[in-house]
Amino acid sequence: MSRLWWVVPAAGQGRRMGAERPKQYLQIDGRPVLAHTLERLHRAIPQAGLCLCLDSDDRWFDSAWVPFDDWRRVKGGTERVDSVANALAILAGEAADDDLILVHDVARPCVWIEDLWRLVEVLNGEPAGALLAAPVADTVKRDDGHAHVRTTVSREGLWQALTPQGFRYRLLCRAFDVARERGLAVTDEASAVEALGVSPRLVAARRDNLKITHPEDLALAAHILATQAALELSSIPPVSHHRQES
Ligand SMILES: Nc1ccn([C@@H]2O[C@H](COP(=O)(O)OP(=O)(O)OP(=O)(O)O)[C@@H](O)[C@H]2O)c(=O)n1
Ligand SMILES: C[C@](O)(CO)[C@H](O)COP(=O)(O)O
Repeated sequence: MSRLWWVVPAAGQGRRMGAERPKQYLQIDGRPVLAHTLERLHRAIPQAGLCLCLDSDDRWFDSAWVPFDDWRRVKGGTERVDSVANALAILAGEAADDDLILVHDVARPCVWIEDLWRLVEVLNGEPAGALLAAPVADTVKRDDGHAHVRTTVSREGLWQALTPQGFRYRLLCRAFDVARERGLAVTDEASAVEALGVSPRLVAARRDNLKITHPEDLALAAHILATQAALELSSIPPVSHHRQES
């Protein structure tokens, strides 16, 4: 039976966030973003293995934040794609060709567990792989290079790519090899697979799966996590009086 592996790129510097530390170590409700993200992935699929990509000079990381039994630290690369490629290389001795690799940005702590389960369900019957995504909701403009509108772009059929993005190990390795050979810019795993002529499936996901990128995103993520926690609590059935009294 095939196994499932989380690959979590967490070696970024958070330059757009401009904080005193990489954004994955900024606190939400007393815990770093990285701990929130890993906890959510673990709650969804606790038996999965984890490759956590960290910068070699990372002085913030604490292994106490990793809830997985089976995990390995992977050296981060220059770009996100290089960090993920290092994880694929580390898995060479361990992962089977048909194992599922789910790549998820550490900067997305708000992904819904139900969306994770739905993605895995889709992946079980989808050889082309799949990614969480959201249809573009705003009107889209292309600029003229000088902050004026050149044109309005039709949003018909346009999606925002989110993570996780999941692929069979063999397919993803091949896609990364070919992208490297051709010198393609790979900003997500799907774009490498698309370059092989394969069309990954888009799985519509909740749009509060925010990637913490800019300073204002941290408060937004904190609010989303608090709202999600309250929703979870309100969906737990109340303890019956009978039970309390007996
Ligand atoms: N060399 C890199 C660059 C990015 N990432 C990870 O890839 C994800 C998406 O990247 P992004 O949001 O761009 O994060 P940063 O690179 O940290 O941000 P910035 O581009 O603003 O510096 C993040 O989880 C980040 O930690 C990584 O593992 N290795
Ligand atoms: C992979 C990704 O999250 C898809 O939206 C995104 O492309 C990664 O962020 P970056 O800013 O492009 O590194």
